[in-house]
Amino acid sequence: MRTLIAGNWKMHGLQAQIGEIAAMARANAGGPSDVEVLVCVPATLIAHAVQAADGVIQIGGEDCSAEEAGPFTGDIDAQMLRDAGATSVILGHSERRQGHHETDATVAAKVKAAWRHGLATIVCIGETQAQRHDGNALKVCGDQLAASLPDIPAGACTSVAYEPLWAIGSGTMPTREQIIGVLGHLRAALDERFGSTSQSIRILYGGSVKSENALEILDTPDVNGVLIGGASLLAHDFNAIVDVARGRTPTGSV
Ligand SMILES: O=C[C@H](O)COP(=O)(O)O
Repeated sequence: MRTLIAGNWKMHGLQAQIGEIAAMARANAGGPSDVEVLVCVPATLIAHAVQAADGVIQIGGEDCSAEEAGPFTGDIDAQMLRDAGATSVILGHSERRQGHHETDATVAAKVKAAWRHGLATIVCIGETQAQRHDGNALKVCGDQLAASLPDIPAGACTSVAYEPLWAIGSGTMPTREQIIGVLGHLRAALDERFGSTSQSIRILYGGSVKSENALEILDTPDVNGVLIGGASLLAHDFNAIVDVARGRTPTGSV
């Protein structure tokens, strides 16, 4: 399984920032293929980003509707993302679960819609600080995984991103033992539910990932990649993390 280094621009980015995508692509052109690079951007930028990525890195969306085309003003469906050139979509991010009241069932319906149109999915789960404090992190994450990730049809592709809410954008990282605890629990659940298919499902860690901590995170058991917010906005920062994943000396943007 190739390591996935995925960025999430969230609600950041105008056309003026597309040069960052071009710089990410230039830095990755001709690189070894043991690392897959994906940047998920706002829907308004997907087509521009695909052009700038020049086929070197993949571009994804940050959400999609569970519905197909129809009377849903303001929504964007999976086919539209695919049509714009996206190959993947992030679903169930905590900022959507909290800010847009998305339930596990909503997320599962969106995942199915994405798969129908050939998009790979990154399904996000994670506990709040209070849930961890109460000793419920494993149960919360296990329950979210079970209810947000539908049975996987042949040909569908997904990753699961563990993002503790208290680590997102905070600069606070879980300990290595905490990451091992949750990811081991998730991998065991995936193995039990999906058997050998589980081996095609990457588990990502997300929350305050930077080039300075990327090596330690990527070296943690059961971590198959990272989902990066703030440090994915600038090519200099993002490329440094990709370089860490590739095991070479960071060169920053080119
Ligand atoms: O999707 C990305 C995560 O929310 C992590 O964001 P962050 O790297 O800014 O902490």
